[in-house]
Amino acid sequence: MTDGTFVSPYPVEDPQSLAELERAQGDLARAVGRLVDATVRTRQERPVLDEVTARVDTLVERLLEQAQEGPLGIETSSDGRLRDHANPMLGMRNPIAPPLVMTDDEGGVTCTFSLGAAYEGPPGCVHGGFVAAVLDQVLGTAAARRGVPGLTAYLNTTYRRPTLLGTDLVCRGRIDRVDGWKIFASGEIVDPQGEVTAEAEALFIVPRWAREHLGTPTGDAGDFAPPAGETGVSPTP
Ligand SMILES: CCCCCCCC/C=C\CCCCCCCC(=O)SCCNC(=O)CCNC(=O)[C@H](O)C(C)(C)COP(=O)(O)OP(=O)(O)OC[C@H]1O[C@@H](n2cnc3c(N)ncnc32)[C@H](O)[C@@H]1OP(=O)(O)O
Repeated sequence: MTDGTFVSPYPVEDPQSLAELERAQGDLARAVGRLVDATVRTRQERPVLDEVTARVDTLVERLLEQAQEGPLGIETSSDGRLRDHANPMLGMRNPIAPPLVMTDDEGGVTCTFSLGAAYEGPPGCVHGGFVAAVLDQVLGTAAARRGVPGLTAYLNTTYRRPTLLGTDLVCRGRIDRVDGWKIFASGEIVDPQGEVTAEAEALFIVPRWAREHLGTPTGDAGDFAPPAGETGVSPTP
């Protein structure tokens, strides 16, 4: 959803100012992302660590002087699309988002990414939970491309070989089958040698509470009849 699959029903008052704010939020997230990486890898001694900790605490206080109470949820972006900026996989405002960059292709969605020291599980390898998180996001995005924003009902992940940190990885996701509000998807992560490191089969379901806003599926191809009096959520043209 972060890449703006859905048009927002709420107009933005001043898109240009919002775009500038988004740029600054993105810059902050990237800087803090480097801080996270440096925090994991630094070999500095105690006095330097103490000094940096004090400085970081001061910066945290500064940011919290004006901050959202609780999580961000979904917001309308400067381009008029709905985005979840806090998403830990591709959220523009989240420093731990790798970030995953998605491109649409004929069969679904392709994402190229690389994960650093902050994502380490077994030595030199991506933590299995993050491997699953990447697959969840990519398969979920492929499912959402049908205009159906589903939640993961299950994600069955098979780890075939270690997924290495610091390598250029590709994750592909595709829809296998649509059955009403249920979207069955599958995908895999492939390493630079072309070997599949992990693969997953998943089911995404449009939750009951969201169905009334989306209308009724009119077939198994992701077509919707909007509910009476509503335009529904518009998928990407
Ligand atoms: C204005 C609209 C806005 C919408 C916004 C939506 C947000 C989407 C956002 C962004 C998309 C981009 C991609 C994101 C990627 C990352 C995704 C995640 O990380 S998701 C977080 C982890 N997942 C959860 O927290 C789910 C927790 N579970 C639930 O909420 C429910 O169990 C849910 C939604 C999965 C289903 O519950 P029910 O009450 O809505 O639907 P019931 O009626 O129970 O089931 C419908 C059908 O599905 C089957 N079903 C349900 N669960 C199943 C399961 N685990 N396995 C197999 N079938 C299952 C049922 O048997 C039923 O089938 P029969 O229609 O009778 O044929």
